[in-house]
Amino acid sequence: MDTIFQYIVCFIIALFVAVVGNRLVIHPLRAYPGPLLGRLTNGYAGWHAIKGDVHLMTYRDHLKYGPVVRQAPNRLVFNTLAAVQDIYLSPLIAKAPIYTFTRFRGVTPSVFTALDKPDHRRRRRAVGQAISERSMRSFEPTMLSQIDVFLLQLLRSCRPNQPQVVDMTPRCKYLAMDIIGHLAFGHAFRTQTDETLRLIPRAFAGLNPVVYLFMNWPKTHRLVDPAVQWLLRARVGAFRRVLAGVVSDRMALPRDAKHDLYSLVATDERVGQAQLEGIRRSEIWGRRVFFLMRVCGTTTGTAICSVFYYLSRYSAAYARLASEIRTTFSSGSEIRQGPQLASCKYLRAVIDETLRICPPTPGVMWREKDPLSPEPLVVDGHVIPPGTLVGVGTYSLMHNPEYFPEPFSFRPQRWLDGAVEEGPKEKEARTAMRRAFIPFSLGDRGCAGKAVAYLEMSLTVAKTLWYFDFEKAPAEAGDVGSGRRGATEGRDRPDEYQLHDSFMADHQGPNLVFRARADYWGDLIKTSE
Ligand code: HEM
Repeated sequence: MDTIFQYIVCFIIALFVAVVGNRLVIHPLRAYPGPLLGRLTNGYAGWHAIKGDVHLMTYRDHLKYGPVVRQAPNRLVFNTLAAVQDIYLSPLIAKAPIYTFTRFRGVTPSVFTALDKPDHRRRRRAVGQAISERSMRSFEPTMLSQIDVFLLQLLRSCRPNQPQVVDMTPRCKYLAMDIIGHLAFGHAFRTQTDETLRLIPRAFAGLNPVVYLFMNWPKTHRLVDPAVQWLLRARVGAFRRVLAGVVSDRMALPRDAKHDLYSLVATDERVGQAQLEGIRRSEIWGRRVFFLMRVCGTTTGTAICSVFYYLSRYSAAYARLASEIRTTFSSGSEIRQGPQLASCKYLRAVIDETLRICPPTPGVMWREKDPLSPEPLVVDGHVIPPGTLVGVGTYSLMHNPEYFPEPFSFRPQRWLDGAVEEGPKEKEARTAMRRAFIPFSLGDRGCAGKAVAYLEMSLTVAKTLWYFDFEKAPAEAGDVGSGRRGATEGRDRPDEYQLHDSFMADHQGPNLVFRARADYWGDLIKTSE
């Protein structure tokens, strides 16, 4: 018995030595610097995925180890503009297989998770129709009606002597979810006003951290996924029933009854199945729409919430933006897509600065060399061995002082052209800054919904500033969502909105207090009637 035990111990030690030896001495990435734990195991990133601070871990690792870090045995993360170009704009690159973990029940891919390039192109074309700028013109009235619901909720919080504190995280999440519900399903989820319908955003909030753990530490999937499925079986069942009900309600209506993803794709189907290149209607519904709600709703909600956070902290930015909105428009109903909104340059600068300082997907968008491409992949001068995942940390790059001086200061004016007289050096720096702005990622796997996101953010922020003044809530309530002095590194900046990185960020607060401006609210009530 003793001998068998000794054999087992020896075997485990030998295995351990072999794995460690391989990863540190023989592995093709052995020469790259990085944290010892990260070079040995995906557990390093997995642990930070559980903590929700992969973005901070990446930022810190770059400070310590330089612009290229071996963050996991088979992963290299970069922090340079050259790497952005070489990775996200390269035709040799494909999305990393770890994205399959983000699939709903692991089955058929969506536009977001499709790995095969021709398959992805088909899916992207179909989704692209629903969220193109042209299509948004027809969708704008629906979007505006949801923003009015949001504004009316804020109005309700304005009590003359005792204003209510509004927690912006749920407000912005529900707004974004309701808008995307209309865009995808033509369905009014009414999460803004009806507590019972908040099942879907809650399901996403629970799901994202688990999926992120699998993406960072794939081996945990086998062990953890069955347990998660079992623990969440009741919720998943309820979630699927809601989704199935919504799908069948929409399919019962005529195709053109609403301006949504279904109506656009269904029109294509009428032209012929061949043009849809094999994508079935039910498949489009189940996968794409689920994806749209999860990715598009969550990210835009975060972006809007973050804008409110920074405006409530930076009074000069607040004053300048309020003045721009209030002098450009003469009524709340005038605020809509068009040249007037486009002329609000400071609004765009505030949004861009928020997306830079607080990116809704703050981690690393992992890619690998397309397995079908024969050429070697070279990133920022490094020849990348096959099987290596490469990426750039979104938060890290957009806090790299080489491209963004004073990266932790909220400075919308950095986005305004011609603010100061520029020589060739300054112009070069400005070009580099713009190219390092990657909240939507880049290339053919970059965000397809950028136009929707900008429209939604611009309308919501502009309309809120038209009808209201706001400030952070008094006392401790006002600090919710901020960093805290003495907290762990990266969580200790009091004026930084804290993101919990679960691929799509989660957050708390800000808690704000709103005051209705004069009697403009009468116009708001009239519009919503
Ligand atoms: C501020 C809000 C948003 C941000 C910051 C954002 C960011 C991103 C990022 C970084 C990606 C690439 C993900 C990756 O490579 O893993 C992405 C993909 C995507 N986003 Fe967004 N997004 C936002 C809003 C939206 C909205 C509102 C929609 C749709 C209405 C949308 C549709 C998509 C689609 C379809 C993809 C997949 C593209 C592909 O793989 O071809 N996004 N988004």
